[in-house]
Amino acid sequence: MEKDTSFLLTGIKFNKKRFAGDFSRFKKRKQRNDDSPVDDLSYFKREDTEAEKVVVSVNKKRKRKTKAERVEGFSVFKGSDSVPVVTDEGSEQEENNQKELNRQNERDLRLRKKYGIHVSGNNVPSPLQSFAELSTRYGCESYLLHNLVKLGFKEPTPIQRQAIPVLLSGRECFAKAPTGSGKTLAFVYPMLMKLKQPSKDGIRTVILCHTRELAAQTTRECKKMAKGSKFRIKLMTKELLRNTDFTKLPCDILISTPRRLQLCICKKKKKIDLSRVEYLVLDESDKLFERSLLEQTDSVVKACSNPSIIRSLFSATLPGFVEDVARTVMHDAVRIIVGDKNAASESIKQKLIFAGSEEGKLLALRQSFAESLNPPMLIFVQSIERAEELYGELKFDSIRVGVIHSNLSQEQRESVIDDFRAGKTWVLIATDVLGRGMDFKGVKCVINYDFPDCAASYIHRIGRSGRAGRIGEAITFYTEHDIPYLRNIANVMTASGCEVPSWLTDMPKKKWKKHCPRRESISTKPKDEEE
Ligand SMILES: Nc1ncnc2c1ncn2[C@@H]1O[C@H](COP(=O)(O)OP(=O)(O)OP(=O)(O)O)[C@@H](O)[C@H]1O
Repeated sequence: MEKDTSFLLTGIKFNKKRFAGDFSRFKKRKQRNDDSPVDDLSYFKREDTEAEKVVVSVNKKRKRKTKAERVEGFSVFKGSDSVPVVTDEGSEQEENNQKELNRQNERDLRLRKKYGIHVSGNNVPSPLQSFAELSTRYGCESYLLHNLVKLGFKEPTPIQRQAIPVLLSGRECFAKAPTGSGKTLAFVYPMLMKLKQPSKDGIRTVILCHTRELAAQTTRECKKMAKGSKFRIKLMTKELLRNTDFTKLPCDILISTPRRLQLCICKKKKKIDLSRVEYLVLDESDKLFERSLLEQTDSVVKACSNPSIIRSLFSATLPGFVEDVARTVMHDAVRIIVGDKNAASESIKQKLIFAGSEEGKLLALRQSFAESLNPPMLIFVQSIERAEELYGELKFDSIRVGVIHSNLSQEQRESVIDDFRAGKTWVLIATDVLGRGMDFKGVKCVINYDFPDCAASYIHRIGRSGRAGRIGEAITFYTEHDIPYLRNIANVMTASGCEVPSWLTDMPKKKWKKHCPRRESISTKPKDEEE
């Protein structure tokens, strides 16, 4: 982790230059907000202006409030210098307004406390008490509410309670909430509400996901939530990239990996125009800002050059460098943290098992299958080679097993996922390609056959179980190689409310480098036969 952080600290410098365009856009936006009249025709300008009016009137009401009353005291956010003006009218009406505002603030605080929501920023909108408020407070269309009912969602999850009002009020945000806690709906739903009607005005929304599998899943979820509308929701597939004249593509919501979208931006012939994008979501944002995806993500962010764009960052892990990027780039953003910052989902029972050696791991795995195989189950390994090796070992056992990694073709990857979702395979061996974002509803158990390479990877991998409040189980094998890093996992376990033996928490702290040791191959063949 530390290594990543230091890299991305230099990345912050990098971003300042790279996002120079954004800075200038913000400047432009600020100027426009100051200078332009209220009657700007664009939808978002009108929204902004309404929001500003509300803020001004609220600020007037907040007579004796000072900067110190900003929620949780973050002073890093730009464009929020709305220190309330002290007026001396002192009318009864003003006092009543003030009382009502105080009551509202108390209600907000209570609700946030109840659901473990922590916010930073100025004038953070009240969290939702229920989905019904989407209609009473925001005039949500009935078909959207109906879709929630059809999906069986009765109550908003904590991240939905806070992120939806923030995005509906036209604010940018960066948010961290546990795995499986409904972040997808938290960003898709307000988008659908704000887009209101389908339009032929080019691409209006972009959602970036780090893998094709997650992009495909998000597209499906989006379509479910938008059922009954005529929104055009497109997944950037190879075919779309190859065969589409983007100047003629009506598209309300485009979902893509950064790589595919960057390819499209770079090919001038494709003429993709992202300058009208009104919403940009970076899902699994810390992954998108990692070295391997940073350049591609960056070019998408730049291409989305609409000065009124609303950007949001979501993940179950929010390292400092991502917060730094967010603060540098975003305008008057709200920071939302649900639960403990370094915790995994609390509904997962976490276990560490000392397997001694590589051979010991295979024995332990087979033994656990023999005792109680609780499918569907995911098994994570650290490399493609090891995924194939483990598959080679297990495919002749009497369990239905599949394997997925980035060396498979897209068709093969899709078919493996489909088989797992359909229950045709019970156990899926995967590299970290499947470690984040994927929502396999029934996964009861995740096994970290190979110790994860960082704490974030641990949190995301085990978060494939225990989703949407269900109980899950996570078993992590470790060998001598992994012992120096155990303490980091123990910290996550403690933060998630798991009992951890004291010898683990007493271990010395070890700076976490990307931990990917050379391991003996996975095989039950005697060593001399392998040669
Ligand atoms: N309000 C709700 N009530 C019940 N279930 C919900 C609600 N919102 C979303 N869900 C369900 O919760 C599951 C997890 O949602 P989602 O995939 O959005 O989680 P996430 O927070 O993005 O997880 P991750 O960090 O792993 O990507 C999904 O199956 C989704 O349908």
